Amino acid sequence: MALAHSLGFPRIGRDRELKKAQEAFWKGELNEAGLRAVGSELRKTHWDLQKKAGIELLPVGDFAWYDQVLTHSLMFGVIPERFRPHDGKATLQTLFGMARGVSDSCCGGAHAQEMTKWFDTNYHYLVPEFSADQQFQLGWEQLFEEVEEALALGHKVKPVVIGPLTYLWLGKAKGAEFDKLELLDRLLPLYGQIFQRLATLGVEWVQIDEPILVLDLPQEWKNAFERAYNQIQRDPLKKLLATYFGGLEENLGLAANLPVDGLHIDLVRAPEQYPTILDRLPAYKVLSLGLVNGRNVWRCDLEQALSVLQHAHERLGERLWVAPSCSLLHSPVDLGREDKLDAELKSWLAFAVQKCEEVSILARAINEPQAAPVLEALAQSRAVQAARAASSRIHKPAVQARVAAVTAADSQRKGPFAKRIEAQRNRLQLPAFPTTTIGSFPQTAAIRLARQSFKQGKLTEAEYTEAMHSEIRHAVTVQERLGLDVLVHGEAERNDMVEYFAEQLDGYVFTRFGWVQSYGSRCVKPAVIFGDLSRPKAMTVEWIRYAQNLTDKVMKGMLTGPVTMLMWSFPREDVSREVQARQLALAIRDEVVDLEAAGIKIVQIDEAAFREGLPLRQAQWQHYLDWATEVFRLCASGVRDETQIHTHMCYSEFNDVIESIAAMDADVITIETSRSDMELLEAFEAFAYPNEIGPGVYDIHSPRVPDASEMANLLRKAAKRIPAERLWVNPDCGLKTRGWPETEAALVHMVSAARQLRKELA
Ligand SMILES: Nc1nc2c(c(=O)[nH]1)N[C@@H](CNc1ccc(C(=O)N[C@@H](CCC(=O)N[C@@H](CCC(=O)N[C@@H](CCC(=O)O)C(=O)O)C(=O)O)C(=O)O)cc1)CN2
Ligand code: MET
Ligand SMILES: [Zn+2]
Repeated sequence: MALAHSLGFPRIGRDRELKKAQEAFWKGELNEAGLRAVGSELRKTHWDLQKKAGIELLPVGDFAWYDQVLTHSLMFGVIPERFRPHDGKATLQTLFGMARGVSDSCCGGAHAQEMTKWFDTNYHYLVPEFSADQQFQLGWEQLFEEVEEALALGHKVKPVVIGPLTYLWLGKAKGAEFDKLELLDRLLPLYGQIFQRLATLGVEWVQIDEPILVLDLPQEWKNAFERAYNQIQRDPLKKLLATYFGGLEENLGLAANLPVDGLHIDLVRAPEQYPTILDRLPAYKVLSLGLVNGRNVWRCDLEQALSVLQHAHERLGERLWVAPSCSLLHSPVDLGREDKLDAELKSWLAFAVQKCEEVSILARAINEPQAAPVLEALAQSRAVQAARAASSRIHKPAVQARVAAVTAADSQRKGPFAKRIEAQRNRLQLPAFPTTTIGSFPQTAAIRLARQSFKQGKLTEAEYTEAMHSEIRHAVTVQERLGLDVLVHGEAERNDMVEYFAEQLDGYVFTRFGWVQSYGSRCVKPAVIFGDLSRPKAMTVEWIRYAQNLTDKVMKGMLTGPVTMLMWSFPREDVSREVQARQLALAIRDEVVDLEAAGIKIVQIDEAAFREGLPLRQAQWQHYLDWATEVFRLCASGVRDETQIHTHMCYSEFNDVIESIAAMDADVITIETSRSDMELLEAFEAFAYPNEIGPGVYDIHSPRVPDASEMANLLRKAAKRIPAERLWVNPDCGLKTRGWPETEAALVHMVSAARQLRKELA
């Protein structure tokens, strides 16, 4: 027998019910009981969907009001001083305060916890903050309540918790410098308490996620795994240790031998772990094989997966489980909803619900190999694989020929930076500390409504264009009034910085309901790359030209770079990431050249996901960095020296990649730095980064409006590290999630801070 289980299901709901309820709650339009009711309805629906799809052990603990790491911080009582409730009892208000910051007119409020990328995904978690004297105590009942809720519904459940080592790894030591591992012994007893309580509820299996086992771990952390799990084993629950997003490699022996009852491995990302694992796994353990890709939307090649499974079954018998490779948090919910998708393409795809069905049919293929549904599913899968392989929609000889004809010279600007910047300065005539923004202005409800009406045919194209033009006019007027130096058009016409371009490129298909959580209530709808990519016609030129014609100031053209397009889409699996990025680069290069021809003097090519594309294992870094920098240069190098190329990156830990960022050779890079108090500039200083830099002077994730003096102080700090003549002044990132009032207020302060610095350094 093989058992079908799942590591986690998306919590947002098919219609983003959770997002809508969260936002209504924050606005005061929904009360707590209403919000809780939506949560429990969603959990019920998701368990039902998974059970119906054939999942035998249902995950509990995958639901979160904002983020699963944050839920753990509450569960462990890891609540920073500034959020601690007076009576010590954390509430939903505490949780949302930690996630979103608290504004308080009298004392400046409390800034939100830092948010960062969850491994190499586009999901963001809230970074736990540890103090040297950190105490842990159980203080949040959610997991137990949800287990009881599921049991009451008659489900067989497997609670999911983040393991102690991964939880500590993800957090940050605050205040005095100390080693986070010192906290382990204090944290471990809580796991014992949690497991005791789960056992009392009648739970048999618990899933402990330790995805850091697929990283290059320092020796002390490896040792800590043995110590921790030896201590944890002393309780009655059966434990499945889950690893995902990569291979265990040198940690395979360690993971296989920890005193737990089962191990889950990701065979999609790291198929080479099989069959080695069979020889290393103790004979009493369950092995869970992650064979259905939780990170992409392609239908599983069932025959291929089954061949591994059959082999494993001969060795493991009853000890074999089947699952998606990782939690389905990263997958859209239900393909069934896609009523407008091209039928052929649709037949190639699977979302979370369908992935559960795939897992279940794989298990059934072991248990009842001759059952009619099994044979039918296998035949269908075979047909889909064959149809895709032979489809003429995928392979475009012209695109491939163009990629093949690229020469080294194509990814070099004509002149060196020193020469270019002189030409650019002469042409642009900007003051010292030039001010600009990152591209987007508030995506108001009115903008979204207009776009929705246009899509539903309630607005004509001309009416929609006029609505967007009116937004652009507004953005330009505001920027002129505020006295910004380099203007942007505001991106009102873009649903998302990646999807907008994907919709206009050949080789992409996009969905109507394929939403995936990015952070909190914010979702993205990644488009799907199915074939060779090309640009049938200019994508942004008319909008930017319209904006430029409204003003005498310089209007920055705004594009998304090839690596970010790729990282925030669902990629093909039949060709490498590098090949897809090169095709994207050529399409974007044509757009850059078209913008230049339309008289645009500055073009920004966002590479927000550059750092996120870095492989989890260091051994693979250089290869990635080589092609990622090269494709950026390929798209940026079609223009004359006097055309200024900007790039933008957020959430980036630059130390590791600074050399490559310099190799991208953008004339100006704007980065997120305000929350790290300009510390991120250390890398730029240490490396003597040669080009211009705009370190973000305020955090755009919070509605809080910092004073001009706060921003001026940050700029002074920046000027200590970077020569003043190479500094720009801008926010951390785009302003689309903000409202107009706080945006204008903050930009007034930003412009005044820049003026202050000009005076001081004149
Ligand atoms: N792809 C991507 N990844 C990214 C970022 C990014 O900008 N894009 N930024 C970083 C942070 N992540 C973010 C992710 C999403 C959003 C965001 O604002 N998402 C919007 C959706 C954006 C969108 O696609 N909007 C569409 C659809 C809007 C919509 O919900 N329409 C309503 C109808 C209109 C209404 O009543 O509001 C509906 O379909 O029901 C549009 O504008 O057309 C949201 O969740 O609210 C922000 C940051 C990192 N990763
Ligand atoms: N140009 C984009 C914007 O301003 C860059 C965002 S990076 C996540 O929204
Ligand atoms: Zn950004």
